[in-house]
Amino acid sequence: MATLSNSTNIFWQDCQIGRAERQKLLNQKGCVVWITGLSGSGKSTLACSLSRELYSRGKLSYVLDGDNLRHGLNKDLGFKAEERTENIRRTGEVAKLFADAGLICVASLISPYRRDRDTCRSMLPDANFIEVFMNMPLELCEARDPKGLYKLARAGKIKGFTGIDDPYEPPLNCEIEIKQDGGVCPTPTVMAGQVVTYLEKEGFLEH
Ligand SMILES: Nc1ncnc2c1ncn2[C@@H]1O[C@H](COP(=O)(O)OS(=O)(=O)O)[C@@H](OP(=O)(O)O)[C@H]1O
Ligand SMILES: Nc1ncnc2c1ncn2[C@@H]1O[C@H](COP(=O)(O)OP(=O)(O)O)[C@@H](O)[C@H]1O
Repeated sequence: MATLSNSTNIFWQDCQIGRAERQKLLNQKGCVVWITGLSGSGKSTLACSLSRELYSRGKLSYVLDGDNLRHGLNKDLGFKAEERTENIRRTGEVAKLFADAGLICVASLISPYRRDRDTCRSMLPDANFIEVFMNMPLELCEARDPKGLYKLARAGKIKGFTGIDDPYEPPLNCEIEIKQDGGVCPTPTVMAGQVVTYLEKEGFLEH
C-alpha cells in the first residue's frame, strides 16, 4: 500500500444547512446499518431487501456493498489483513458521510475483524451505528457458494479466504443477529423486517 503523508494546517468548515436540516427534510434520522458476515451469508440480499422495504415506506437509503466498492473506491486493495482494514476504514468514513447527509446507509461487507468494525462504530455517535450479524453456518455459505469461491479456496486456488484460511471474528455485542430458525434461514423479506422493526423502535424512521 502507498504511504500517504498527513495533512497539516487544515480547518473544519461549517455550513448553515447541517444534518438536522437535512434530516427534517427527509423525515428520518441518518444512521449506518453495518451488515457483517461470511461470504454467502446473505449480506447483499439483506441490504437490497432492506433498501427496497425502506423505499416503499418513503425512506431514503443507500447501499455500500463491499464487492461493488472494490470496483472503484477500493480497487487498489486486496485481501491481506492490512488491506481489509483499510477497506473497512474507508467504507466507514464514506458511511459516516452518508449518515451525515441524513440517509440510512447500509454497508454490507464481510468486515471479518472485530477491531475494524469497532473503529467504524467509534466514528459515529454510538446509537447511530447498528451492527447486523449474519450468523449463518459456514456449511450453509459453502453449500450456497454462488460465485464458486469456496470451491476455489478449498482447492487452494484462492489463499486467505475468510472462513477457510482467514479468520472471521463474530461480533460480541451486535444490535441485530440474523440466524436460522430450526435449521431454516428467514426469507429476505423477514430479514429486512427484523431490521426495519429495530429502526422504527429506535426512532430512525421519523424526524
Ligand atoms: N480472500 C477472500 N476472502 C473473502 N472474500 C473474497 C476473497 N477474495 C475475493 N473475495 C470476494 O470479495 C468479497 C468480499 O469483499 P469485502 O470488501 O466485503 O471483504 S472484506 O470486508 O474486506 O473482508 C466477497 O463477496 P461476498 O461473497 O459478497 O461477501 C467475495 O466475493
Ligand atoms: N434469506 C435467504 N434465503 C435463501 N437464500 C438466500 C437468502 N439470503 C441469501 N440467499 C442466497 O444466498 C446466496 C448468497 O447471498 P448473498 O446475499 O450474495 O451473500 P453475501 O453478500 O453475504 O455474499 C445468494 O445466492 C442468495 O440468493
